[in-house]
Amino acid sequence: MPASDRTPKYKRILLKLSGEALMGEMDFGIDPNVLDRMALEIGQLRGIGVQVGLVVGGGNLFRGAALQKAGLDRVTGDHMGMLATVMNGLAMRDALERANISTTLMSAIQMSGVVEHYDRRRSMRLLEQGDVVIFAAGTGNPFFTTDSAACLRGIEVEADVVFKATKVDGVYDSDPVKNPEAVKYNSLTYDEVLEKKLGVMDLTAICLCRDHDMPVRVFNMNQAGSLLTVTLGGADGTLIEKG
Ligand SMILES: Nc1ncnc2c1ncn2[C@@H]1O[C@H](COP(=O)(O)OP(=O)(O)OP(=O)(O)O)[C@@H](O)[C@H]1O
Ligand SMILES: O=c1ccn([C@@H]2O[C@H](COP(=O)(O)O)[C@@H](O)[C@H]2O)c(=O)[nH]1
Repeated sequence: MPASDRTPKYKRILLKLSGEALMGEMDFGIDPNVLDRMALEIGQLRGIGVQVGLVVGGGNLFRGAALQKAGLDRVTGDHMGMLATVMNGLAMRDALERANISTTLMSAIQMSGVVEHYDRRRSMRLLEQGDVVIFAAGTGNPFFTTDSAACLRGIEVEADVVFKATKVDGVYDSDPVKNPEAVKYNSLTYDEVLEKKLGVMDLTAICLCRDHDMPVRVFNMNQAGSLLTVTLGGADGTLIEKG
């Protein structure tokens, strides 16, 4: 059955794209092929009427914690990390608009003339009108991550679910990149993620979702079609929700 004949499980989603995954096979930066593929997949969701909010990470460019290890001041490093998410957001908007998908980019840090400032009510109106809305610059504050920003914006704009699209295909009992014996969970409660300290998402983000009952699905963004599958209600990856 074509996707357009199917009813999506979710009306409004908040999709968090890993910055690192935007590198594709490269060591740093943005692979335009990954951007184009993501634009295509997001276009499929718009085609079945799903409203899409997007948060893009910055790990392909800068992370504050890594810059601190290299000797920079942490807050300066975090500012650089947040600016990196704006660069990724600009690239993602460009790819979406080339695919004829109407897109608005908003930043939590004011950057007049480059990108508009985050406004919750305007972002909700734009989502209703069918724009993809990209929320850049994380929360606007140091010491946070874009996972927390994704959960925060998802809760604020009343999304039905947060999708964390990343390089691994779900949450495991230990980091599957480091441990080939790691075992995958199909579902977890927020408390299980917190108790087991499962590192796929930062714990602040999980606490926020637990406190506001926002389900999170973690899945592999490199698997073509996964985004559509999970939006239609498929069980790819791992679902984190209340018990
Ligand atoms: N228990 C776990 N289950 C799954 N993945 C885990 C786990 N612990 C650590 N990870 C790691 O978490 C990573 C997922 O995070 P991701 O790459 O999306 O990073 P991020 O910091 O959220 O995004 P960005 O790349 O934008 O900085 C995986 O690549 C995986 O190696
Ligand atoms: O609210 C936020 C969000 C992000 N940062 C900084 O940006 C980088 C990149 O984000 P990732 O989530 O790691 O992809 C992050 O490491 C922080 O340094 C921030 O300060 N505040």
